[in-house]
Amino acid sequence: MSEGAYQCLWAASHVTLQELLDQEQPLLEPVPSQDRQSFQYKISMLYLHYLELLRQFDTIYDQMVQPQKRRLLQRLLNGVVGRVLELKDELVRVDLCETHCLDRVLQDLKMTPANLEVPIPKYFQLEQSSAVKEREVMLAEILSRLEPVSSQEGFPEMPRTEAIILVQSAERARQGRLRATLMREIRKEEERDQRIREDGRHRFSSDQGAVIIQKVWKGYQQRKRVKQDRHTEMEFIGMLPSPNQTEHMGILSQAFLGEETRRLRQMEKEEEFQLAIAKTHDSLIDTEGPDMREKMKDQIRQWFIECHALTGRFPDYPDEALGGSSLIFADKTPEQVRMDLEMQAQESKKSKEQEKGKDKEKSEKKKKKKGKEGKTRKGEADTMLKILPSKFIPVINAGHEEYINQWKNRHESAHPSQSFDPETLQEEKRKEVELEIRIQVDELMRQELRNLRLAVDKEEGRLLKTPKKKTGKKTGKKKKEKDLTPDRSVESLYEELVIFGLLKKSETVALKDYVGDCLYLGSTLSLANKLPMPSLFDIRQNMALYAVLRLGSPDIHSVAPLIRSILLVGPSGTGKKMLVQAVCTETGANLFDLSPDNLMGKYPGKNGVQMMVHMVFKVARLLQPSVIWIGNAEKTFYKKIPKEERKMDPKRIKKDLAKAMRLLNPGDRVMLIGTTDRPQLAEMKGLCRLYERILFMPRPDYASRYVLWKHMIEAQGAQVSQNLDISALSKVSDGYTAGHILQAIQSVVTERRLLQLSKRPLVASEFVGHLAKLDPVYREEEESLKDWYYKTPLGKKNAKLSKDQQEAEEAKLAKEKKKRK
Ligand SMILES: Nc1ncnc2c1ncn2[C@@H]1O[C@H](COP(=O)(O)OP(=O)(O)OP(=O)(O)O)[C@@H](O)[C@H]1O
Repeated sequence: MSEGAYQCLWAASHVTLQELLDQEQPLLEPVPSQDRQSFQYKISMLYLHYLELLRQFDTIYDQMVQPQKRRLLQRLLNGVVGRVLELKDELVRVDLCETHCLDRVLQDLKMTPANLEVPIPKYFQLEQSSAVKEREVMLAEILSRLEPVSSQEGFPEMPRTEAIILVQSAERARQGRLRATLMREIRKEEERDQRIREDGRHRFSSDQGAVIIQKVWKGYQQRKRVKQDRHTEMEFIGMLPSPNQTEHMGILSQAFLGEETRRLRQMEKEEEFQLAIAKTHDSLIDTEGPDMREKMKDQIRQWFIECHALTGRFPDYPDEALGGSSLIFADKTPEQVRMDLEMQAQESKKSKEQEKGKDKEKSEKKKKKKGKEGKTRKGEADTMLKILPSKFIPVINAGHEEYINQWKNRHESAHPSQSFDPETLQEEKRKEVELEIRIQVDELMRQELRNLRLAVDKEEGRLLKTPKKKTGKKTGKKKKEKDLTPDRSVESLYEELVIFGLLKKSETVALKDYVGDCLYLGSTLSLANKLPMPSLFDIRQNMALYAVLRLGSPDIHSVAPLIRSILLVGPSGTGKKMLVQAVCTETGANLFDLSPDNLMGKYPGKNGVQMMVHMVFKVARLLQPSVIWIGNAEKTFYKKIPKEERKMDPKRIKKDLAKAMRLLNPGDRVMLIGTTDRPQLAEMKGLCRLYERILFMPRPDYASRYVLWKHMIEAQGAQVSQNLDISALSKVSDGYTAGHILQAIQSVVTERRLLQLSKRPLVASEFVGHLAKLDPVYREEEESLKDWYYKTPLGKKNAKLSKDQQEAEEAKLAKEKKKRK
């Protein structure tokens, strides 16, 4: 696509954005809970539109070359991502469920399930900071130092004679098999000859012979023609991939090349822009700086004189924290400024006095308040649904306005090379330079004011500064974390964690490799009062929303609703570990492994655990983004520790972990992800308190199994031909997880089998035998996991909601019946 095309897309995105911003205001009005469905519908619409916008801004930001536009686009992109996250939270609050059936909304908006996919901004990976890359190198270097030991352990050496015997016996077996097949064929030939000799030859006339040959030939030809027609028909209706795949691939690679070229141009233009920033700054300081300085001084002096003439004394100089002298010229008269400053001083005095009094009253009031307000507010909140005010809308609004004022009506022919715009740059830099100079001028003028007071008013001891804002109190309330390793560098802590196996290299897995289709009949199921199970597609979207989008950008994390931890619950093989690794790959996060099995024998004792948790969280925070993974998360909260695991003491990190998690604030891009397949063994309260979100991962449904079979066979290097009935395979593999399916495929599609594919295509029956050897997820196991999930806080709320809704419906029906009578 050309620059013009991206420009058009940008303009179109802002038209949509304007429409969305207009729809935001009405949603802030509270809605009675009876209208839950229409409220949910409205939020879902907005959510889907923002998702679409996110996709567009991501494409434009990825390909636009002009550096100033890209800066604005990044702000807009982050704003839209943040809004999507906020709307997702709203959906959870309204639905009281982690997954939502948006099929009806999709249909109304004429969208496809592909529009539900949460796009991960490409810049997360492309613009990963150099620090992240350096860290990867550092980890690889430490691991390579450790490797020789493990590789020696992994492969025990075999004595030479033993190896020769092994090779010889394998070779003899091969020769034996060959000879046996040869002998079998010779024997068969002999038997056939003997049978012909015994039967005697059947004689055909020449006409009979001709008819037989014609029959066979015509049949063969017709079958061939029908097969060909069927193939072209299937190709035509898009049921088969077109034969010219190479052409298709060529077009794709050409497009990819084009995108890469634009990215290279982006870098060139960015470098140019960085140079220009430094140059403009210096030239502004040299050319306009002295004038600015003098003008400011004159203005401030004038203010001194006017104030003195009006009030009889010189004013107090505004504090630096309040913006220094810029406060004076914010369209206010000297009198107003003096009043403001005095008011501030008085207010701070008052508030001090009030605070003392308040402390006493507080405890009494608290008790009363809790009783009264708690009841009324709770009652209201229960009956009214309302969207929370957004923190990202102001950001989006500001970006939207900037686009309209600066870029919308600009004729691009003025900047054909897509270089930066010097005028805009100068304007921006002028403001910055003005601020810098003002700080210097303020320093000088403060001194001048002091001298003036001495000379004119003969005042000496008066305070020049207005009282400072209290900043320490609020932060002082929160407990500060003690640094247990103040004298150690991050690098040394990092190395220690790698050596102890607490920091691991994560496998490279993209989130899109977690394949799975969505639930197409979700709304129909919920209408029939059947709680739909989350599909694999839902799980992937939730991981993108809760983990990847939050960890990927510091700007988004610090403003978006905070989520510190996720628990993935599902039977073995449903891809829990894979998702953890995908989050690390997509965001470039460190992977810390705090699984109880991994901690066995490491950092013993109470102090040891404290130190270990401290080190993990310190490194995780300093080298963010980070993922802290706890496999078999139920073990940390065991109701009763099994005898064989007592030695491991799996619960020892429980307290320190909870403490460390509480200290994570917005902006600390650290996420705890727990995985478990037996959550029933853990105490519910503790587990649900530590993990803020719980995602239930059931076994895949038919649609997901279909795409899993297809994707995994292709990933193994085999082409899925018409001979392979994927539908049948999906049907018979009900109850098996993605892990099972992968195992079956790996045992069938071996290298040897791949070589035979041209002569002997794959068929469904080959997989069935291998699948049958594996244990599926039994209904009892799944039911017990479901039961557990319904006992979680969100599960309980959801159950209550559906019960209430059912009761309300029944009451309505009963009323209608009465009326009819
Ligand atoms: N949806 C999926 N798409 C592609 N591959 C998948 C999917 N789900 C699982 N897999 C594959 O299945 C295998 C098993 O997955 P994984 O080990 O992540 O499961 P798990 O739930 O963590 O299992 P366990 O509870 O036994 O540790 C992995 O190789 C993974 O790549």
